[in-house]
Amino acid sequence: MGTETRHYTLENIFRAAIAQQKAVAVWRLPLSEQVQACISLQQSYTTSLPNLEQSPFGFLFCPFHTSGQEQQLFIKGDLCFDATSQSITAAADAPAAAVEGFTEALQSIEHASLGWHSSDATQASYQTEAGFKTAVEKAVAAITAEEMEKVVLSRNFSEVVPASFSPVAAFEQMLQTYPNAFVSLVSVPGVGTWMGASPEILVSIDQNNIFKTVALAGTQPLTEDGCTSSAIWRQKEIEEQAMVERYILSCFKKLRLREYSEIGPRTVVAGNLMHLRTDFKVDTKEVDFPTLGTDMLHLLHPTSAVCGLPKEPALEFILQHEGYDRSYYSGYLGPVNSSAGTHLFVNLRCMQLLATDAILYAGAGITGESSPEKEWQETQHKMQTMQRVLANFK
Ligand SMILES: C=C(O[C@H]1C=CC=C(C(=O)O)[C@@H]1O)C(=O)O
Repeated sequence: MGTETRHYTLENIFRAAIAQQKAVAVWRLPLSEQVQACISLQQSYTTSLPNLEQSPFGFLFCPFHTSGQEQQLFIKGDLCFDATSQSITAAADAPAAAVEGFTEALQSIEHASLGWHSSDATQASYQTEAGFKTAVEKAVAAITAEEMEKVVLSRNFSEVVPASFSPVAAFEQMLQTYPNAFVSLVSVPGVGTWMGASPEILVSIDQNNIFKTVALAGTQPLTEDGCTSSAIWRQKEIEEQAMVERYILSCFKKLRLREYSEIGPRTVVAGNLMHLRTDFKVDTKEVDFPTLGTDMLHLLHPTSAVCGLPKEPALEFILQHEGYDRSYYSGYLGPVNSSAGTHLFVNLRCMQLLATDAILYAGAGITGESSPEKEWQETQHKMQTMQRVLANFK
């Protein structure tokens, strides 16, 4: 690894990546101060089913529907930026000429405009309020008819991006507003730009080989005093979250893993909302299971917190009735083999930046007790996470 002694800001790095047509990912883990970014100098970003343990350092960005039209992407960490030291480091196998080209571009970047990569895809489809509510009614009927136990239905919504909007300034504001979220900004040529503040770990393996995942579900607005202890949960939310928990346990069972710790469910805060969360932890060294991260990733995605239970009929229902393309919403993203380990999160509370509009996404878990109006309101509340970010620039 070679280290440049010059100092750069996150804005310099992001501007250079956009000007040089490179893929860039910027992130901050929950409750951490460290902001990191990686830039790929490769020609292609597509990847097959990820093998986390064998992977070089980089950033995974995968869609909800892995056999749909969007590709699974890997932004290889040819260049790694650390915002604290403001330094940039090149990977030993990074193409030397491209590293030089990028470093040169960084010197003259002050005057480049701060845009973002936009998607090559044709016009996005949108879900209407009536369409969403009809889909909820159909889902409740299918659940009552025992075709499935739970399905997560979602929708999207477009807002104009304010003229003064800057993705880097927005990212920096999100760091303050959402300290316990995984905050990210991903921009890939031809694919587009996404940002979000996710409350949900999918798979994480830290430097000590500790595996973690969570069962997150059940939503209510933040209580007036902001205290988790004053939350009161209805049976509907308790059952909805218990289903996610049961699914994770069934994955452990499939892998014949018996030694795990389970804490919860506890009430947690996510921006303007509260959820129920159970934390699962496994010491992969102690149980001698080095591939647990990859194995669980393949079994978990898409989890019953974004798809449903059982997985297959729920996925089928979503593809048939949701009425729009989720794209990378409710897929997963995060750093792989970084200095802090591998940390993949579900792509929730996110938006996609188009040239002049942003598409916001949100979903809600539907069970037999769901009411279309309440589920619609829940998606409205979830969308506020990104609406607040846009509103800062109005
Ligand atoms: C599907 C979303 O949230 C999931 C995560 C937490 C709570 C959820 C719920 O209460 O329905 C969802 O399962 C979303 O934010 O779009």
